Amino acid sequence: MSPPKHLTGDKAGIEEFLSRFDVFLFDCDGVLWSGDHLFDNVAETLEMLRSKGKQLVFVTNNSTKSRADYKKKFDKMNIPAKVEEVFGSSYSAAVYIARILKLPGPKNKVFVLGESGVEQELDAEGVSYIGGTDSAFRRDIEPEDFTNLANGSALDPDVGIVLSGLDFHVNYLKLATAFQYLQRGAVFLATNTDSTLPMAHSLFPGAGSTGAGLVKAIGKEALSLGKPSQAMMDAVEGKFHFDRSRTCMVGDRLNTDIQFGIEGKLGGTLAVLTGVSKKEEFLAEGAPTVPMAYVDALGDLLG
Ligand SMILES: O=C(O)[C@H](O)[C@H](O)COP(=O)(O)O
Ligand SMILES: [Mg+2]
Repeated sequence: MSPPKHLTGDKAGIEEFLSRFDVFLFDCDGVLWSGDHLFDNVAETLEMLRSKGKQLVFVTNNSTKSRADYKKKFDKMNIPAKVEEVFGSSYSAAVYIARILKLPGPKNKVFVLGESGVEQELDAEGVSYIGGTDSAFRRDIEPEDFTNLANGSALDPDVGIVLSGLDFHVNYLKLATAFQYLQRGAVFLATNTDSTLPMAHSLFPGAGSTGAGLVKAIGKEALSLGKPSQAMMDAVEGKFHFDRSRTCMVGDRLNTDIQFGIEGKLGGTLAVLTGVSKKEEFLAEGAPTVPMAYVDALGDLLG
């Protein structure tokens, strides 16, 4: 395998690289921004790609926001984008539950560990749920909770799925409730399992970390519907109908974004060094996941 091409400062190399693709799948956190801090020249770079006739799709594992929320974020950051161009892990999970898993009613209700983005996308797919941002779960567990969870009186008999996403309000009561549903045979799904979340130019526990306690307790991994899951790639391709050989995945994380593109047999992958992964990780001898090319920051594509 040839070493990844460093495109920063290589105008001709950038031109040649961009000419290979008609579609760019863009990761968001760590590539476009860190939280609410937009990286330099992102809007200009996306505009340049659009001016070259490239199709852009925003494929994010951040399940805290819905597609509509992301549209608001793009607008707030003055980045021209359409809601139809966003494909987040909360949408991926909701589509999977509603259109693929399709558990027979009434046991198709979801217990959510996650934020509003998951709830909005489940609503959009007509999937009923409990938990999530419900303030009733934002309290300490009490002695009677153990009894009522154990005897099932505190459980909703229609819950057949536990969906674990990035939850900024995870606590023991929510974990204990989710665990009891899983013990009773609920299907275990995750929007994504990223270990860390790039925010404020630093790293914080990600969805995979806020859900790790449940995985440890129940003794099995959830089926993840976020990158690098190819269920997500199939869903994205099914919606946008692109030629995989003319499509490039752009991301900051090797074990989600770049792996997603490689396993999806896309025409190429481009790593961006403003998020989670460091170049040493993929330049090292025998590195398991190596992008086709990389830039120090997305804006470097302006040449
Ligand atoms: O923990 C998470 O959920 C992820 O770190 C985060 O949200 C990743 O978002 P992405 O980089 O896929 O836009
Ligand atoms: Mg990212």
